[in-house]
Amino acid sequence: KNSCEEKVPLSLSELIKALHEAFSKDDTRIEDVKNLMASYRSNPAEWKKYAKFDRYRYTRNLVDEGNDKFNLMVLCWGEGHGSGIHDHPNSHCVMKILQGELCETRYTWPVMKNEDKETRELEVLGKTTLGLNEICYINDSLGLHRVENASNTNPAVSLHLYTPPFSTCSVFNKQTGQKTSCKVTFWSKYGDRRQRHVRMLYKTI
Ligand SMILES: O=C(O)CCSS
Ligand SMILES: [Fe+2]
Repeated sequence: KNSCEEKVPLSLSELIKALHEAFSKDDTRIEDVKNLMASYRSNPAEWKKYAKFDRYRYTRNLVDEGNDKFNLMVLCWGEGHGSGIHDHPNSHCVMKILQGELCETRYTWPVMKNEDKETRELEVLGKTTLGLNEICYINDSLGLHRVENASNTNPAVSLHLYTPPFSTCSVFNKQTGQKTSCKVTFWSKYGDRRQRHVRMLYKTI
């Protein structure tokens, strides 16, 4: 097909299908995954069924379990909601803005201070504000990060892909660098919150 043909943007279901195809190979390139996530044009009609907000903290809503190769989820950030400083254990993280804006701050990993137990304050590596349809990529070799909705008037929604999926990560204290492990769970799955039997304690991250 000729190269100048305008690539029709994918719908959310076509994005999910393309992600499954990309991960069906055993040599999936994260660049291809990032390009697929970047090629999706946010259409609220396609993701609003997953967009469930909580008054007090951001929610994680599972969209697709990616054949255990990846997890795709919609995160909903009320005004002022933010994550803690966290890692992505042995995982790639691609995040895309579906609505509003999110601010990502990257930090160094904790370093020991002259051999004694104590660690020093985490250093800020950089801050980025992400707007509609923009993506950001991180993995542990690039550092830690915190994501927050700095707006006090607009909610924000983001689409996250983690590969491989993880259910526990670490949260870090900015001043001391001390880390604590944290179980991450879902506020809803496949647009449905009624799963009493599996609803685990909703831990903060
Ligand atoms: O709760 C999470 O998965 C962290 C959101 S920033 S990647
Ligand atoms: Fe993250």
